[in-house]
This record gives sequence, structure tokens and C-alpha cells, in this order.
Amino acid sequence: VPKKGQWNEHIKKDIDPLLNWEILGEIGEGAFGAVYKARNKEAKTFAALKQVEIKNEEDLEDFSVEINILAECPHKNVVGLHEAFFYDNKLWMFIEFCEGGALDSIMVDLEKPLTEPMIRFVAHEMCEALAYLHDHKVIHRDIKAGNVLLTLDGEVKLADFGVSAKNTKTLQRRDTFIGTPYWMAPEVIMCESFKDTPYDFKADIWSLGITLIEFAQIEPPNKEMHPMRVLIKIQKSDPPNFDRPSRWSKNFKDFVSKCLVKNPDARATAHELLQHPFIKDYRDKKALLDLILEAKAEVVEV
Ligand SMILES: COc1ccc(Nc2ncnc(-c3cccnc3Nc3cc(NC(=O)c4cccc(C(F)(F)F)c4)ccc3C)n2)cc1
Repeated sequence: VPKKGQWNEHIKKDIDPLLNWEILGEIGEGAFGAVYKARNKEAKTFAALKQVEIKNEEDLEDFSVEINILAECPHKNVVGLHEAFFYDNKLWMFIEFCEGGALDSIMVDLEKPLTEPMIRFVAHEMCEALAYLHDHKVIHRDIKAGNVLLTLDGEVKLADFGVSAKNTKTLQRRDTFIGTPYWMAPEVIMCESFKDTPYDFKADIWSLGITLIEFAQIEPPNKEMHPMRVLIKIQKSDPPNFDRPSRWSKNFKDFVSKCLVKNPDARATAHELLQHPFIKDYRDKKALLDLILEAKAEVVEV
């Protein structure tokens, strides 16, 4: 498929991936399409494997962007790329496996939201990831609990299962013309032109604020509403708030209010948020470790 010159140095060509990887089984009952758990035969490390049929140049272009982001932006709070292959007309992506799974599934499985200490730690780790990605001109565009993965030792890793998280300007998701609206910033809904301003990375900060409310209440605000109505509501209404504000600390509510500012220019950056008292120097992952063990135990019982 690819012409000689168009090659991506991060993708190994014409090598059979199953020489050094073995496929163990499917992840999440194919909720994400064809994604498998794989193990490296030598290193005994685990990976999440996504195989994608590459039909044409444009497909390869799209996935090369994703591979470039992962290969060129290694960070402790972003999922790591083990290896990528182009073999048998498929792109094979082996991503470091995060045993704990995604935070939305953990809250649904345990039928409970995160506590404030857990949210403080996860918010800190997500701001580190966003500060790094934004410094590298990468905009995530689909920040939500479902794209936050946990490892068994309580590490927080930002992922993007919506595919084609690109550092280009289009809000392109593989199967829909728009990502999930509940987490979407008002300016992203408002106008096409916003996407080409220097502030388009600020959309991730709004989504971070919505995601922290999601951590606190299991669901984002307006989840019960029809997606199209939500688009209108986000644009017209004041920023959303907690269902029961009295349950949360002043610092937590102030942090979220700095994310949920409708004017992107006035909205905080990830670097500014890292200095906020809610998360500054917060390193205590104890509460999160307990949650992961509880979630793992719960899965075993089932
Ligand atoms: C249902 O139970 C589980 C249990 C464990 C896991 N753990 C896990 N660990 C690592 N990856 C995955 C995963 C699950 C489903 C789909 N894809 C997954 N990882 C993955 C991510 C990507 N790409 C990104 O995450 C990505 C793409 C673009 C940008 C970015 C970012 F901006 F964050 F850097 C991230 C590519 C290929 C794969 C296989 N899943 C998931 C579900």
C-alpha cells in the first residue's frame, strides 16, 4: 500500500508480529472492535493489540499520526507504544497493557464514584499528561473517564479509544462526525473557526472539568439528556455544577470552576492547574490502589 517514501520509521514492515508476540484473548468483548491481550514471548510483557485493515493511503495516514503521537510523546501518564507492525495488509499496534482497565468501567463495575482523595490523584496525573501533550502540540479531543486507564500499581495513563486522536485540526472520529458531546467544550460546538485558533487545546481542559464531575457522580452532567439537546444546552447554559455541591471541598469546586470557563481564552491551562492547591504536589495514590484491588477482586468473583 504505502509508496516507498511515505514510510513511518516507527512501524516494522513485513515482519510477522506473531513471531515474538502471542495472542491471549479478546479485551472487553470487542467493545472497542478487534482488540486483544497479547504477551511478548521473550520479555513476558503484556500488551493490548489493535489490528486495523489498511485499505488505502488515507487510512495509513490516519493511523501513522496516532503511532507518531504515541512513539514520539512517551510520558508516564500516557499509554506507551511497545511496537507497531505493517503485516498482511494490517496495521498491528501493541500498547503497554494497563491491568486495571478504564475508570468508567471501574465505577460501573463497583457501582460507586471515586472519593475526593482518588480524584485529587487522578486529576494531578491527567494534568501532567495534558501539560505534556499540549506542550508537544497534541490535542486529545476526547478526554473522559473511559479514556483514563489504570495499572495495578496505581499509575494513571491517558489513552484514546475513539481512534484518530490527531494533532491536526479536524474533530474527526472514525465512526461519527462528532465525538461524544457530554464532555464537549462550548467553543468546539460553537464554530468551525475555533479549531484553527491557538486556543484549541483549551477544549481538553473543559473536558477535564466535566470528567472530574464524572468521577464524582459516575456520569457526566446531562447524561440523561439526548445528545443533540446537550449540544445546545452546553452552548446556551452556564457551566454545569455538582448535583450536591455541599459534599465537595472548596478546593475541588474551585479547581473544576477553573476548567469549566466558557471563554477558552480565560480558561486555565494544564500548567496553571498543576499549581492549584487541589492537586499541587499531591502524590498519595493509596486511595486509588485500594480501588484497583477492589475492582480486580470484584472481577475475579464474577
Ligand atoms: C475491559 O477490561 C480492560 C482491561 C484492561 C484494559 N487495558 C488496556 N490497556 C491498554 N490499552 C487498552 C486498550 C483497550 C481497548 C482499545 N485500545 C486499547 N489500547 C490502545 C490504544 C491506542 N491508542 C491510544 O490510546 C491513543 C491514540 C492517540 C492519542 C493518544 C493520546 F493522546 F492519549 F496520547 C492515545 C492504540 C491501540 C490500542 C490497542 N486496554 C482495557 C480494558
